[in-house]
Amino acid sequence: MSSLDIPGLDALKAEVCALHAELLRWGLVAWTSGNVSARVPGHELMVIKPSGVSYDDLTPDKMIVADLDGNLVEGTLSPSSDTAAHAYVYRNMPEVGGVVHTHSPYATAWSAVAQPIPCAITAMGDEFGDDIPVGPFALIGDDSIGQGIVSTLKGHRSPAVLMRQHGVFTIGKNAKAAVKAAVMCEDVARTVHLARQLGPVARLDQADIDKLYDRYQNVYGQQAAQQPIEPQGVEA
Ligand SMILES: O=C(CO)[C@@H](O)[C@H](O)COP(=O)(O)O
Repeated sequence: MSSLDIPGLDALKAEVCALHAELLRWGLVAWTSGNVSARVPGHELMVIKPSGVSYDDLTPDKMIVADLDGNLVEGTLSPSSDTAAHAYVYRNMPEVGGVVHTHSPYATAWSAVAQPIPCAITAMGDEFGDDIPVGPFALIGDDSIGQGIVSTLKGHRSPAVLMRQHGVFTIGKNAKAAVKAAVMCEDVARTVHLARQLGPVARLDQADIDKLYDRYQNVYGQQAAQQPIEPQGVEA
């Protein structure tokens, strides 16, 4: 149980912990790669997993609380290698409540060749509303990755970025939405890759992408439970 007097923090740790199992369930991670974090609503804090701990051994009490400069606030284990990157995203994109990182194989293959995934199928228009962009190469450990995520995704509809020669980072209104974006990113990365083996792949018309995105974000499913993040303006 958390020693911080923050209502809902224990539940958020349990949620972030449980979402790591989703990365395994959907085949997005190998061994201990990948991580999920969530902003602590109303506080300059985030919850993220510890570094390099087997997913089978993750428990809510092992989750780390860090501030939005990436400093450890609560937890006995070393924080995720990507803590500073996630923190940078929360600092610079106030609309974001969850961040996910994976090395899911098809999407990471696109990142390895630094090619955006063209918006060629309706599922991409729905979830991403555009091509899935490539972000810059950045070394792991400080907030360089975060800077690359923010500079690529700020003002972009896509909640996913392919960080060059590294892997996928996704954002969402909350951690579950960011996990969903990571699942969908891998799905479309595989489908568009397979399509390219069969022949040339054409991007959908922008007008159709706009209609698909609008319908999926505003009409599809149970709208009370589905709240997309609105792209915010690019920093001057
Ligand atoms: O991308 C990398 C390392 O290449 C890391 O993101 C790991 O994949 C996960 O690190 P931890 O969250 O376990 O520190």
